[in-house]
Amino acid sequence: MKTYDLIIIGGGRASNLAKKAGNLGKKVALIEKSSLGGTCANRGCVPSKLLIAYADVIRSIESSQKHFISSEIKEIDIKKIFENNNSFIDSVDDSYKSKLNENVDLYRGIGSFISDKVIKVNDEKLTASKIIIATGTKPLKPPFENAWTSDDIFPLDNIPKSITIVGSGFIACELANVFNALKINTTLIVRSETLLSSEDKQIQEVFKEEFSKYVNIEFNTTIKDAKYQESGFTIELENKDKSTKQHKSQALLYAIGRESNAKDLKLENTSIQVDERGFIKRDEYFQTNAKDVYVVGDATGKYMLQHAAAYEMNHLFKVLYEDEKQALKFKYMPHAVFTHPEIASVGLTQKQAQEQNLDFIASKSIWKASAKAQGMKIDYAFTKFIVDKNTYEILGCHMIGPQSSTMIHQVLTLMHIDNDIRHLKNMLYIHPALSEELLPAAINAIKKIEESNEKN
Ligand SMILES: Cc1cc2nc3c(=O)[nH]c(=O)nc-3n(C[C@H](O)[C@H](O)[C@H](O)COP(=O)(O)OP(=O)(O)OC[C@H]3O[C@@H](n4cnc5c(N)ncnc54)[C@H](O)[C@@H]3O)c2cc1C
Ligand SMILES: NC(=O)c1ccc[n+]([C@@H]2O[C@H](COP(=O)([O-])OP(=O)(O)OC[C@H]3O[C@@H](n4cnc5c(N)ncnc54)[C@H](O)[C@@H]3O)[C@@H](O)[C@H]2O)c1
Repeated sequence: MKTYDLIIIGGGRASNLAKKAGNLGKKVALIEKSSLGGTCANRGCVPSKLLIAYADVIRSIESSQKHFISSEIKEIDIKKIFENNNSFIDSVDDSYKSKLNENVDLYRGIGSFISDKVIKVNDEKLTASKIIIATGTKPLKPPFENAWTSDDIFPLDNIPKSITIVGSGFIACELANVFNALKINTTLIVRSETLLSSEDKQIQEVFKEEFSKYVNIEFNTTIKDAKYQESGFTIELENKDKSTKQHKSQALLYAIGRESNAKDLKLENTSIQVDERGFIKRDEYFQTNAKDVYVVGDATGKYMLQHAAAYEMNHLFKVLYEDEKQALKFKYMPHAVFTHPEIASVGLTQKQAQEQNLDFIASKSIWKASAKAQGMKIDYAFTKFIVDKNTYEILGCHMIGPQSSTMIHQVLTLMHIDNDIRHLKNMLYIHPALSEELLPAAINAIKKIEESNEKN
């Protein structure tokens, strides 16, 4: 049996942990069953956002008429676009591998537990004083044969002429936007009446209205049956009112959520426990029920965001090797949905604030103050603040509009350092930058607080 200082199972974001521990001189075993870099780099955030960048250019050209510029897209070379994306994916494993120093032994295979402290990979047994589980998640399996998940399009060699996507979350909406922009005949199948149901209600409503202008969406619809032949799928759609219709599509992709990879770990041989969804339980220092065995990132099923995984892993490194005594407490968790329109959000929605019986105001401010916003010639973009009426603390901020994912960072900085919305009113803005939109939004929220406090 080989003995290490640290064993890491799962070489996604945790490759970085292996690298850092190796640089410290620790003997590390990194076990990865697939390509280093994990979901985000190989089949998630990065390749999807590279595709979204093409979609953004197309959307921009297509909307030129509202700027009194007529333009025409002569050709979209989707073959080149996907070749480019595929070649990025091809480069990921080598790029991650090249960053590991000689202290890191890389094992290619499925890691599993023989006992709390003994790991099996291929035919080898390994042990270490510390073990980290960072095994991420996988897409829920589609109910029909030959249907895809997002894993099947990264890389994508046979580009379909038409695609039907099932789901209404982040992945379904981001991918429907891409395929539709690339002029691949795209249909989104949504079982309810809402898209992105975890967003604030007002954001959901505007998103639905705008997104439906581009993408063909069948709401209140499920797939009753899907038969695959060489030319593609013949799909029977069923509406909530029980009416059915036939729909043909070359490709069928399910984006209905993700599940834990814990089954492969043979946790039944250990004292490590999982929750009712199969995700691994831990304490506030990331430790599982087994001493010195830790779990981080998507494997906990908590946030399923790369920035959350990265933040947790940095903190765990400090706990293990830099004598960090504080537990990591996320004060807030931001996210963005890179669709058209773009959404960014942090903290509580209005509904959540109501459910928690908080004393708050909600304010909605349309982006129209700055010349930069006016120049974009859109009328739907807005910022919504949920603010504590007594402390002026920002409880939530939600944006929909171009560059929302960038704009929200100003709010995040404030929330991180000294969370008081009055700073946004008092600070100096560059005129007429898009960020200046936060000034009237903050003034509006503060006015609402003062009016409400005057009434009481
Ligand atoms: C299409 C898509 C788009 C996304 N876009 C975004 C985005 O824009 N922004 C964002 O913040 N997040 C995004 N995410 C989520 C993001 O990819 C994840 O939050 C992130 O990858 C989590 O990192 P992780 O290291 O915890 O897990 P992973 O990256 O999933 O890494 C886990 C690794 O463990 C390996 N593994 C699993 N079990 C074993 C085993 N038993 N033995 C050996 N190896 C094993 C896997 O092969 C994998 O490489 C997206 C996800 C998808 C699917
Ligand atoms: N921009 C980003 O940060 C980004 C982008 C993509 C993915 N992600 C991460 O990946 C995770 C997974 O994404 P996802 O879109 O697969 O999951 P999700 O949980 O966001 O959405 C799944 C959707 O599928 C619907 N659904 C579930 N079962 C269904 C069924 N049988 N038929 C029809 N619809 C069904 C649900 O109602 C839900 O709306 C996200 O939670 C997110 O954390 C993040």
